[in-house]
Amino acid sequence: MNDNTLLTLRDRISALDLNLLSLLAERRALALDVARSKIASQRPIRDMARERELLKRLVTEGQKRDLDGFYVTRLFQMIIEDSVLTQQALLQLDLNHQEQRSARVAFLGPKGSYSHLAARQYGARYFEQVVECGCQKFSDIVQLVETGQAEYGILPIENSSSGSINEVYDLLQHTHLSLVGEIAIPIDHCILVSGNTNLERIEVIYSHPQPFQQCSQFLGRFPQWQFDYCESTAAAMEKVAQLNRPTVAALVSGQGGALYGLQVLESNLANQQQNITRFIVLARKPIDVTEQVPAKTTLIMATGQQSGALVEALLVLRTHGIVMTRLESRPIHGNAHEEMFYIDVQANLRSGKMQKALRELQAITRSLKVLGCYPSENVLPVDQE
Ligand SMILES: C=C(O[C@@H]1C=C(C(=O)O)C=C[C@H]1O)C(=O)O
Repeated sequence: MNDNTLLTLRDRISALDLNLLSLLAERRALALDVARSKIASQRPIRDMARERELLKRLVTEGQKRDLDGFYVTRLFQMIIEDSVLTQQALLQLDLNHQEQRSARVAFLGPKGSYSHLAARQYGARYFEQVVECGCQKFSDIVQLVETGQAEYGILPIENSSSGSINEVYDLLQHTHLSLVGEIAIPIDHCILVSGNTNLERIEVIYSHPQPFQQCSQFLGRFPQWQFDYCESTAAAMEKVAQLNRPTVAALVSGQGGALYGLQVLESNLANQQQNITRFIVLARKPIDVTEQVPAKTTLIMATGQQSGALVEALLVLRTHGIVMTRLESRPIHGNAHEEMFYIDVQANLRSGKMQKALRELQAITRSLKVLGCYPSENVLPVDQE
């Protein structure tokens, strides 16, 4: 194949990709119209039966066109997830009478950090314009929102492979801010380079200790590589972009690297395939969550020291059929013998069962605070039969 043929074929692919994008945008606009009709009809946002039927038909149609069923399913699950979350956001904005089109969002780190990606994802879903406020410490994020210099603060709370982020839990104990959202970001560590090179030519890899640790199996295949530890993955990207040499690379997020003009050489390098970080969104005022979307409520409570106090509290949840999705404990500052418990439940704060449970918990705990109720962003795909 000569170069001209290749260029022509690539032009056709590029044009076709633009058409795909237009179709995706058109589909999203239709989903928003569906959401508007659901505001009027009060129907739940998700309709599993419709999704199942839709996917089944697409798999069959895909097979007629020689497209593998697994590929078609994965692709459309992603499209449906976006559709559901976009609809959820519209209902939430409508319910909370949020007319504001732009917001200031505070997050940790310079551009390209995973927190930055989370902030962008949240901002894009809810606002037309986002003013990004990169901070140096978690406590600065909380402070910016508390003092009204930002409307929202994004904080990582847990990672599927390395666990809870204690510093963030501790900050939640002392703030009056409310939890108004959550975002799950898949962490995809990649080898990024500044130009034309290959794995054999690389001599030095820049990254933060966490990605080095999470990708140890892949890195073990290249004993000649020298590791250079940076204070953040964003700093690693900056370094590689600055050096601009074929012998250096960064082990960081592919998406973030695009902001530094870096290219992906290898992707999906973590030892553990599912590597997800969950972020929480903080704001000055709590929000109301429509019953048309799945909601989560986060509580923070201190129980007395008598034996079985925590069990008793959890039994209250069970009595009311409330599912707990997370339980975390942290020491209470200045009180060596007691613990503060953080509980995530799958329930809307306005529901009767949650209100009853809260009243009962109030009576048996030493302190109880609702950190917030927010739409759950965990859109589990429908099971395929
Ligand atoms: C668009 C709708 O809302 C949701 C999203 C769907 C989609 O994107 O295809 C399908 C069903 C619902 O879970 C709908 O109800 O039709």
